[in-house]
Amino acid sequence: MDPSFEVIMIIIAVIVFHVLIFRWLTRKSKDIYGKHVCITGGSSGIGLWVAINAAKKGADITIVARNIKILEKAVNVIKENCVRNDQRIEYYSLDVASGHKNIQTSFKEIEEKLGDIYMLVNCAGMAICGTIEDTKPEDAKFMMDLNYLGTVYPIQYVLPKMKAKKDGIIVLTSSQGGLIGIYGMAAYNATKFALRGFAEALSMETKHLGINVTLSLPADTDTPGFANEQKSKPKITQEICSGGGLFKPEDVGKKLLDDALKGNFFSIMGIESWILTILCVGMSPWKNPILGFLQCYLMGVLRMISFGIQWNFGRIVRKYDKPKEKSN
Ligand SMILES: NC(=O)C1=CN([C@@H]2O[C@H](COP(=O)(O)OP(=O)(O)OC[C@H]3O[C@@H](n4cnc5c(N)ncnc54)[C@H](OP(=O)(O)O)[C@@H]3O)[C@@H](O)[C@H]2O)C=CC1
Ligand SMILES: CCCCCCCCCCCCCCCC(=O)[C@@H](N)CO
Repeated sequence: MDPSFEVIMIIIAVIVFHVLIFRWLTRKSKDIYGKHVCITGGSSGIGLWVAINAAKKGADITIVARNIKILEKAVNVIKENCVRNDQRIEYYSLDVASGHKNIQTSFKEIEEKLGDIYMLVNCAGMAICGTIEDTKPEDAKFMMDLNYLGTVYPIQYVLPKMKAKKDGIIVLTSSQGGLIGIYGMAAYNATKFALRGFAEALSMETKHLGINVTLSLPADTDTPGFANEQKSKPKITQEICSGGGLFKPEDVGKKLLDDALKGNFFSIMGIESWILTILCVGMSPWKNPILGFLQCYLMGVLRMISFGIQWNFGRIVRKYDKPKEKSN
């Protein structure tokens, strides 16, 4: 090859890289001051902390969940964090696993109170753990209806208006368990993997229209939901998941909101989650060009480390999951 051709190519690559970094560093965050933010699962755990942080930023908020008493309590907590005199915090009792039609009518009512939804945060979700043969068919279906369809249907409601306005923010809450399948979590994993595929397509359908799509991938987070799932979680599952760390819902909720306003596709906390997400990145629209560049170099080394991690997972499984011995 002609050496001057090589030099030109390198110069072009360097220029493109700098333009990308400049665009990334000067990108504008979206603002939710005075806008309507609707949070499913906003009465507890991660969703509640998203609501508290949105209140601090001056948003009008509707939290959606089933239990009215808990919703009322949460509204009072959120109100303590308001920054505007006329800021409105409402709740709406709805089972997001109750099907497309019910969600459409309910969301219409939600918008009648506080106006069109500018930001939709889907946090309602649940994990029921157990090995595949121990998973009740109704639990597998329930988690798909709640975690997956309970996110898809609200998005289908808000999307047409957001597209028409060429503005808006949508958050889907998956999990680190939406990147790797884990012993004792198969049915749950499937619902969270599904959300990732959906979010990637959603991002591709809406990016050119100025809509932010964020996929939150929390590791274990210390919430009422987590305390509850621990009761039924196999020991093996607990030990494998503990490798991802245990986070505070206040930190996860704040990070989720900040990432969504910035338009980051992934919202992640903790070094273990970063490593796992880079390993599983596939062709996700990870927008940070500096990280994208770094990933090109890190991927091979991390894959090498992952063999060790996988070996360790196998060791944990073999430690507890011994074949039943014949009793004479
Ligand atoms: N905590 C963790 O370790 C992790 C959690 N996640 C995900 O984050 C999300 C939030 O979890 P977390 O904060 O721990 O959960 P919590 O159990 O603390 O809160 C769940 C919220 O969702 C609501 N909810 C549950 N079922 C329904 C339903 N059918 N319809 C409407 N609302 C519902 C609950 O209210 P109510 O029961 O009154 O309806 C509550 O407000 C979930 O999607 C979870 O899968 C992901 C990774 C890790
Ligand atoms: C140095 C390399 C580090 C890589 C280690 C990888 C460890 C695997 C962590 C898997 C965590 C899965 C958490 C799922 C949480 C969840 O979704 C439930 N709590 C639902 O509520």
